[in-house]
Amino acid sequence: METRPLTYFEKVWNEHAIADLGDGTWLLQADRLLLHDVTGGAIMRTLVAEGHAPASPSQVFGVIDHLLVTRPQPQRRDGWTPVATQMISESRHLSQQLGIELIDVEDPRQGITHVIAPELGIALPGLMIVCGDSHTCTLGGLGAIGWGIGTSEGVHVLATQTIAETRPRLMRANFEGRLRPGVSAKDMILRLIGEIGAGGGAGFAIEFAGEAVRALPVEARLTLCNMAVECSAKYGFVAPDDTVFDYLEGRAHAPKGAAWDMAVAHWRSLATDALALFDREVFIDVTTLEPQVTWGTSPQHVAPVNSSVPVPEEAGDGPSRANAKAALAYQQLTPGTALESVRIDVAYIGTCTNARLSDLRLAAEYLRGRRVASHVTAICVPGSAGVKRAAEAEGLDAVFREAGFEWHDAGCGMCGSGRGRLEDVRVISTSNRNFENRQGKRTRTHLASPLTVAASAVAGHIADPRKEVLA
Ligand SMILES: CC(C)[C@H](C(=O)O)[C@@H](O)C(=O)O
Ligand code: SF4
Repeated sequence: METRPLTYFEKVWNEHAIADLGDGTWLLQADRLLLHDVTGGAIMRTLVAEGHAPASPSQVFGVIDHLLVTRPQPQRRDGWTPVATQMISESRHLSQQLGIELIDVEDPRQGITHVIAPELGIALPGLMIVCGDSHTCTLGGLGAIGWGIGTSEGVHVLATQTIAETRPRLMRANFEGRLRPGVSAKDMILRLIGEIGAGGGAGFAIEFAGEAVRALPVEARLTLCNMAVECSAKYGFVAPDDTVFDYLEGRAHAPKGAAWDMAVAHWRSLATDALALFDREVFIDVTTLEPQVTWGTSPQHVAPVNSSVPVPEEAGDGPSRANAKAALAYQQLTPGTALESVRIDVAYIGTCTNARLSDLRLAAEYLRGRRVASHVTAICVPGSAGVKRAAEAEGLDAVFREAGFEWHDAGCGMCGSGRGRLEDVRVISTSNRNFENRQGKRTRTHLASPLTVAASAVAGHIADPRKEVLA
């Protein structure tokens, strides 16, 4: 037993450590393996081809999310590409053969893996959860340690329910102060990435901490952790507290009765000790934080919405200058242009970053009684069937539709790897990636919060949501 003060991550790591494999690598217990339609099939297929069987199928869940058409019926049912049809039927067939529960298209629990794992209590504090998907770090919002794995690692996990992992260094990102109205978790994480850079988290597990993080509801913490991987950190998390316990109690897969009370007591004991040391600490004062929007082709190309497209000649060293120039050329933007004057073609609300009920509520609150600009295609894709039902029960679908938004079924949609890609348009999007061609050929993506996307949809150009709301 280590007796020095420990961080949350170290405590969870130690509880899962089975064997020291040397060179900083450990064999760890994996509590959950999530298999989605893009990478899950190959994992199951390889397992079968290698003659193995799942070690613990009840700890494995299959999900269909990426390959779905999110446009409502009949496209939802008939619009699959032959490749999607083949991959989805392989997932169905193999998960049945291996005794793995599959949350399929028509299942009322269906949705994006990282949205439904918290909703169903499949993700819980202190668990190690792996999936062939880089945004598994989202689950850190509940205090789970989640990360993305490759196919051969997935086969190893499926066959043994263990994984070999190199112990990362530890960073604490402290967000101090209180957020101002119109500013949200998405702005916090974009700001952090702007500060430390898209590679700044490489080799680290990031603990998000500080007054502003403690004040965030669970869904906002999921947004924060979702983008840890966008600064190259494999893992990002918030140590769980009453906010998380209240959210999880009673969820389908959460422990019940006496087991729940024991679990909560244990989860509390995992909190980072007061004197624990981190390899790096970053401090961000949120009291002056503005809504953020990306201008370039990396999440680090970010600026306050009420500022201007930067002038590359004024940007740091040679490589970042060249990189900014190339980004501006791709994005068809002129240095010095006010971001708020940049005209958009598409406004997109969806993805595992920002398609939970609270995100939709924020956007709908802005859209009530307003209309999307006539040249803008506006799309809202709820993150899960559960989110969609809850939104409809509150009449949010009517608010979106009356404002001129398309109202879709749940799935990854037009995030990137999903179906229904866009082409040659400028998109303001609540997603997490703005690489070249990410949302389709020649798409020029600007990442922002749901509120900023709603305001921009109405204005027809990138817009500061606070102008109207606070006027
Ligand atoms: C398909 C999957 C491997 C991929 C990821 O890992 O992130 C996808 O979800 C994405 O966002 O591009
Ligand atoms: S919504 Fe986008 S980022 Fe999230 S898992 Fe799906 S494709 Fe990946």
